Order: sequence, then C-alpha cells, then structure tokens
Amino acid sequence: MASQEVPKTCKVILADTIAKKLLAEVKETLASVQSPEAGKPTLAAFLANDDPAAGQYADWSKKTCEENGFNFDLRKVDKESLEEAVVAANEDDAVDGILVYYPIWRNNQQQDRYIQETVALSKDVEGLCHTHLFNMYHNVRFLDPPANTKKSILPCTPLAIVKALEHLQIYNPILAYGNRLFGKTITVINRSEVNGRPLAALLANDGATVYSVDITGVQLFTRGSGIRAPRHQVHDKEGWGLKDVLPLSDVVISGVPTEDFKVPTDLIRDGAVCINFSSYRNFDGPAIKEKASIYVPSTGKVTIAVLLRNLVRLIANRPRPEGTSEATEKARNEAFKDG
Ligand SMILES: NC(=O)C1=CN([C@@H]2O[C@H](COP(=O)(O)OP(=O)(O)OC[C@H]3O[C@@H](n4cnc5c(N)ncnc54)[C@H](O)[C@@H]3O)[C@@H](O)[C@H]2O)C=CC1
Ligand SMILES: Nc1nc(=O)c2c([nH]1)NC[C@@H]1CN(c3ccc(C(=O)N[C@@H](CCC(=O)O)C(=O)O)cc3)C=[N+]21
Repeated sequence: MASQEVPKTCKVILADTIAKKLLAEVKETLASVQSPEAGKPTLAAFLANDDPAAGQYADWSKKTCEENGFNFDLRKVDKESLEEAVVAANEDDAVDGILVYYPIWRNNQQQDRYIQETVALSKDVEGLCHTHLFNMYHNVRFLDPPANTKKSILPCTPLAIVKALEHLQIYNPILAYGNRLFGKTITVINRSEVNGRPLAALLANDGATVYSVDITGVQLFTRGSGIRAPRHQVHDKEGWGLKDVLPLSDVVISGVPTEDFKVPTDLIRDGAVCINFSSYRNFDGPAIKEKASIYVPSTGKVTIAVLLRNLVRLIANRPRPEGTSEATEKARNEAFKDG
C-alpha cells in the first residue's frame, strides 16, 4: 500500500553527473595548456574488429568529443593494415592521441599486446603502453622524476572508477594524497588485464584493502599493515569466493561481461556502495536499492570523460614550446586537479 511504503534510502548516482563535472574540468584545463590558435585536439581511433560493443563505444566517444571541442577521427582498418596505420598516426603531428579498440585477435592476446606497444608513449591516451602500465603497477606517478612535471597516463576505465569513488567521497580528503582509501575494503569482480587487474592495483596503491575476484579465484591486493609498503602486494586467497569477501566490503565494483551474472545481493553488506562497469547489469536493480547506500548502475560516460582528460594531459606533457620556463611548465601540469 502506498501509504505504508518506506522511502528508499539508496542513492542512485548516474555516470552522466560525474562525467559532466569532469568534462567541465577538461575544458578549463585545455584552455590553460593550449593556446586557442592551436585548434581542436584530435583523437585518432582505430576500429579493426567487428565487436558491436566497440562500435557503440566509438559512436558515444565521437559524440562526446565533438560536443566538447575535440576532433574524433574514426579510422576503420582491416587487421592486416592496422600496424602501419598506427605507425603513420604516431608520426603525424595532426594526431594528438591514439586509441585502438580491443580485442582485435580474439585468440591471440600477444598480437593485441604487440599493437598496444606500437602506439607511441606520447600518444598513448589509454595508458596501455608498458611504461604507463609499469608506472601504474609500481605506484610511480610521474614520467620524469625527479622534476615531476609530466604525469603518467592511467588506463581509462580504472581511472573512471577512481573518479567515481572521489565523487562519492569514498576517497577521504582528510588523508594525505595517495593514502585516501586507507581503511576501505573493496571487492572488484573481474581481473582482466585492461580493467580489473589495473583497477585493483590502483585502489590498493591508494591505500585500500582490495579483494580481486575472477573465475580463477580471489587475490588480495594491499599495501599491508598500516599501508607501510610503497606499493601494493598481491596474495592468493586459496578457497575464497564472493561469499567470503562481499560481507567484508564497503564498496563492490563489478565488471562481468555476461547477461546472466548477478552479484548475490544477500551477501552484500547493508549500506555498501555498488558500482557496475560491465555493459550488462551485474546488480539486480530493484533488490540492490534495498541494500546499498549508493548505487552507480554504469560508468561508460565517465570513461569517455577520462579519455578526454588523458588526451589533454598528453598535450600538457609534450615538450614545451621554445622559451617556456620550467615554472610555467609546472603550472601547466598543475592545471590538473588531483589524480
Ligand atoms: N564502462 C566502461 O567504461 C567499460 C566497460 N567495459 C565492459 O566491461 C566488461 C568487462 O570488459 P573486459 O574486462 O574487457 O572483459 P574481459 O572479457 O577481458 O574480462 C572479463 C573478466 O571477468 C572474468 N569473469 C567472467 N565471469 C566471471 C564471474 N562470474 N566472476 C568473476 N569474474 C568473472 C573473466 O574471467 C575475465 O577475467 C564488458 O562488459 C565491457 O563491455 C569495458 C571497457 C570500458
Ligand atoms: N581500447 C579499448 N578501450 C575501451 O574502453 C574499450 C575497447 N577498447 N573495446 C570495447 C570496449 C567496450 N567498452 C565500453 C565502454 C562503455 C560502455 C558503456 O558506456 N556502457 C553504457 C551502458 C550501455 C547500455 O546502456 O546498455 C554505460 O556504462 O553507460 C560499454 C562498453 C569500451 N571498450
């Protein structure tokens, strides 16, 4: 009966809200790192597979780019000519950033990795080159220590989740930058090389206790007691499963790419924060709203905003024009907010 209904306490936060805030920051930062005469930045995006998810993601990215003053140049190429096309874009001054949609060779991850390494470091907008990945796993935040003027690029989907957690104030700004998740326990369901594993590492590097769950089992990512380690360590949790980690978790993040997978609502802690990044709904919508304090049903729009943020960062990281002082250079890079 309507008169007896208890108002829902769960707050649903849409990706659009978080994305809009980030896009406003991106616009401001672009204005401070690049003169208006430089023209619109260009992102070259290579589509060499027939994955409908990638095609749809490309369409959304194009729309967001164009609405926010960026050129989005979608280049459909066949697998055989992809390498040469990427090399040409590396050498083309009119291209500011390069994105390649994965997976390409479904049964050959090594070949996808080879293409990831073909993208020039200075144009690697998704942070998937070895130097960027190495820095992320090792909790190294700059490309040019000790000057520390050029921030290392982080992978878009993991960084989008970090930005969502900042927006939700799960990151505690009372704590020092780099330790702001200390005290939080987070479960990440998915340990793929492009999404789940880097995400678990990033969150643990920021101080969280992270349970990384995949079909092969559970791993604990942590900086240890008192977060005294400078970067995360990984430990296997033999015999553990969702039943062990969900009841412990303040935050549950899920990215399982199947229709039928649902995070078991009854195991989730009352008042947990639940975030879905899969293109399928990993949480049971009505039930989760009875349990979670905050529910974020999707994050794709935040990922695209982060893609543009990374593109502006690549531009800021470029060698400074003749005559720019080191102080100006530092100011250019500090135009970015934390992270
Ligand atoms: N929101 C966004 O910005 C983005 C969303 N996606 C979406 O995220 C999802 C995941 O993408 P990828 O990581 O690239 O996929 P992937 O197929 O490379 O990896 C999925 C991982 O989940 C694991 N997994 C499958 N079933 C599981 C289960 N029941 N429990 C635990 N782990 C399980 C797999 O073993 C695998 O490690 C897809 O739906 C994709 O479309 C991908 C990129 C960006
Ligand atoms: N180099 C590379 N980077 C990628 O980031 C990448 C890729 N390759 N290959 C393809 C996958 C797929 N992908 C998605 C992004 C957003 C949503 C997404 O936005 N989903 C909607 C929900 C869609 C719906 O409403 O059904 C949302 O979160 O709002 C989905 C899937 C990125 N991918």
